Amino acid sequence: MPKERRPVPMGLISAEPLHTTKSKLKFSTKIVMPGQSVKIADKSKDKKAKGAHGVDGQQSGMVFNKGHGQHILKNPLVISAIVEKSAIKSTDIVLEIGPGTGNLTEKLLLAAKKVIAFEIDPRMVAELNKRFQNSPLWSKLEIIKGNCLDFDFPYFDKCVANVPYAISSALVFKLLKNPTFKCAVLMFQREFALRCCALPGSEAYCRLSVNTQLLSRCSHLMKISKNSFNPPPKVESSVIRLDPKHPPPPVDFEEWDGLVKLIFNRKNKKVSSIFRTKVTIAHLYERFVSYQTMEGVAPTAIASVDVFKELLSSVVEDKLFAKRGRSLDQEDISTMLDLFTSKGIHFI
Ligand SMILES: C[S@@+](CC[C@H](N)C(=O)[O-])C[C@H]1O[C@@H](n2cnc3c(N)ncnc32)[C@H](O)[C@@H]1O
Repeated sequence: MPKERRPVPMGLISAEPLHTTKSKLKFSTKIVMPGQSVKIADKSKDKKAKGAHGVDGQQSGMVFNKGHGQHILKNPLVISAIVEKSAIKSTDIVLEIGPGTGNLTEKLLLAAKKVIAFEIDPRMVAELNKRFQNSPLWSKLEIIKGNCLDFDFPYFDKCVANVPYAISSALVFKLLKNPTFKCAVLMFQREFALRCCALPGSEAYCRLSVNTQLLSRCSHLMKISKNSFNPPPKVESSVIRLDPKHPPPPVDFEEWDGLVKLIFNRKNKKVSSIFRTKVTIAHLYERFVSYQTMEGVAPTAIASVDVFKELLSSVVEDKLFAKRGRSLDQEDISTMLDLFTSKGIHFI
């Protein structure tokens, strides 16, 4: 069995894959002391390992599909930390998006009652079958083939996933708009993660922050380095936790988002000035007319655009609208929305 000695930087925790038998793939995890080197067993040429699915896809020679955001988590310490932070109970049903070759899935299966995993790539589904079908964990795993965004999610308690970054936003809102679950612990591109959790007044605070925090409590759990993945992504990553609000806030999300979009397109401007621009007035007047029509108001009785402008001005003269979008908190936005809707002004 060929072995190699590699020097490891002082104080680092080595997390190299140790490929064992056909379906059991393990990692060696050792604290390396200053000046020490670590032995890394390389069984890639071992006959027994031939044909085995690699924990990071290397053994099977799989070419990763960048379009599917395939960056396999290869660092067992990160995987353990994600599972630990998820505080999974033995009675929990876990939803995993994009199990890939199953490194995180395996730990989730050990902790949970059941794992329901959506995987878009049939090659990954084949890897998962190979990895788990002869294992006692198999009975706890349900793999759903396809794009997770095309399905209604089944009941689950927790969602834990190293998310394909291209679907980050769509996934967050798909989850939070149907908040029957307890929490989600999700790996995202660092920038996206920080925007979800950003507070009013901070640089990263934006429409995504406002909307995520309307529907959940959001906390940044840990930063993950590029080297924890194979292949390493170009961007940094972070794990965050979302605890959906129970019960959900009593707002029409689409109306809320329409207002937030208008404000945060120009978050450094005073909110009142946004509602004085021609384009915003024209857009809101069009919405106003269609609502009035739907409510059965005769066309001749619908307010003219000039009357509508006065109505709009009467709302935005409230001192709340002297603030800039970047500093508005949830309560401010909620009050603004109430003021608008009480006057029949809508955003969708
Ligand atoms: C970042 S990798 C994570 C793999 C694995 N969970 C891990 O941590 O090693 C993302 C995985 O999601 C899958 N995927 C990408 N888009 C998807 C979608 N829309 N629905 C379901 N799975 C998807 C990819 O094929 C890939 O296996």
